[in-house]
Amino acid sequence: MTHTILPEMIVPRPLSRGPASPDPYLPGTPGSDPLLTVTGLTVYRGSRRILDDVSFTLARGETLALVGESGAGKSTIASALMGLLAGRARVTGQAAFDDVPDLLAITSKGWSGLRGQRIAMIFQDAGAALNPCFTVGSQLTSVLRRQLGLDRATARQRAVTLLDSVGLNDAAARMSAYPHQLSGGMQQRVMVAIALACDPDLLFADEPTSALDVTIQAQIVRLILDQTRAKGASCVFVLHDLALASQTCDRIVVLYAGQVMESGPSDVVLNDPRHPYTRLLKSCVIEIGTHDLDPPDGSVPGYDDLPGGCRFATRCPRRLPRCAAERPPLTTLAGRSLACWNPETGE
Ligand SMILES: Nc1ncnc2c1ncn2[C@@H]1O[C@H](COP(=O)(O)OP(=O)(O)OP(=O)(O)O)[C@@H](O)[C@H]1O
Repeated sequence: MTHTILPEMIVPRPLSRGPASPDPYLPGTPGSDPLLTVTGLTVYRGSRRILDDVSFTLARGETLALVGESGAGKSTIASALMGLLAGRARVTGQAAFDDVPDLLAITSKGWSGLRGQRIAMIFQDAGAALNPCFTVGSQLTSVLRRQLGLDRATARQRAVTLLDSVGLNDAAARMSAYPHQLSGGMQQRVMVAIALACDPDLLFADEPTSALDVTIQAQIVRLILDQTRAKGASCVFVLHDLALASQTCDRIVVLYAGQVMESGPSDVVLNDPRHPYTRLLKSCVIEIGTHDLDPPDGSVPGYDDLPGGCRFATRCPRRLPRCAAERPPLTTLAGRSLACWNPETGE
């Protein structure tokens, strides 16, 4: 897996808040203002443990990236936290959100007033998420009327303002366009407008640019970040790309086969990765003008064939005899959380 960082993909983010603090990812850490605290999130599909004891905390106004290879469980985390897991799945753990003690315990009725209002999601493919039979305007105004109880005229006015704020030129005229009449980038802008319509506290963006041309991707990532920051909301981005994540988000959670390997401030994790897997991911990032690096050996094991301890043990260049048998706990090291029996020393 290799990634190329294009200059236009570099989105400035606020400077990190000083030197590495005590680990803000371990639940219960004092000093942060947590909006979402996920503790021990585990998802079973049959006997397969798709997510294994995932824990992290997201502070108010913070942007966090879930990063990892395909199948690592990134989308499953977002879906589980929004009560949208498809198919048969058993979920354990806890996810405290603002004044809601546990999102994982909410029944379908309990989501009313929460999903779409206080927690919203931007999906991978706006073209598939938007209803092809209704105009952009009617889809946006129906959200505003249903969720906020606005009358028709106020909802229309607000919809035009929202479309304008997400960069859709000639917003009033676009209201009567059908999704297929818009480009992929414009469709994703409409999705951002719909997701932000009710001023949510928390936004999930599940690979929101994967269906878009690479030149448009940075614009949409920038738009989502600008909009969420302007509203003081928090955002969880699901991304494949460690480089893009580190350039755009305050913090990173690195996942491998359903387990958290390392998490912490983006600059700390990318500049000085201590988990062998994070270092492996970083080695796959190439920058324009540099030579390509050797691709990493091995591949992610299947969920039916996982070691009982650290799931990365089968592929890890620093594995010890205990690694495959004994799961390393998430502990604090050099300003980040780390689950590793034999971490890298500083670079
Ligand atoms: N509805 C489902 N039924 C059964 N297994 C599923 C279902 N959805 C996801 N999985 C499995 O859960 C694991 C994690 O999938 P998930 O989509 O969360 O990973 P991901 O990191 O988001 O991957 P990608 O980057 O490719 O989207 C995979 O092994 C996947 O096959």
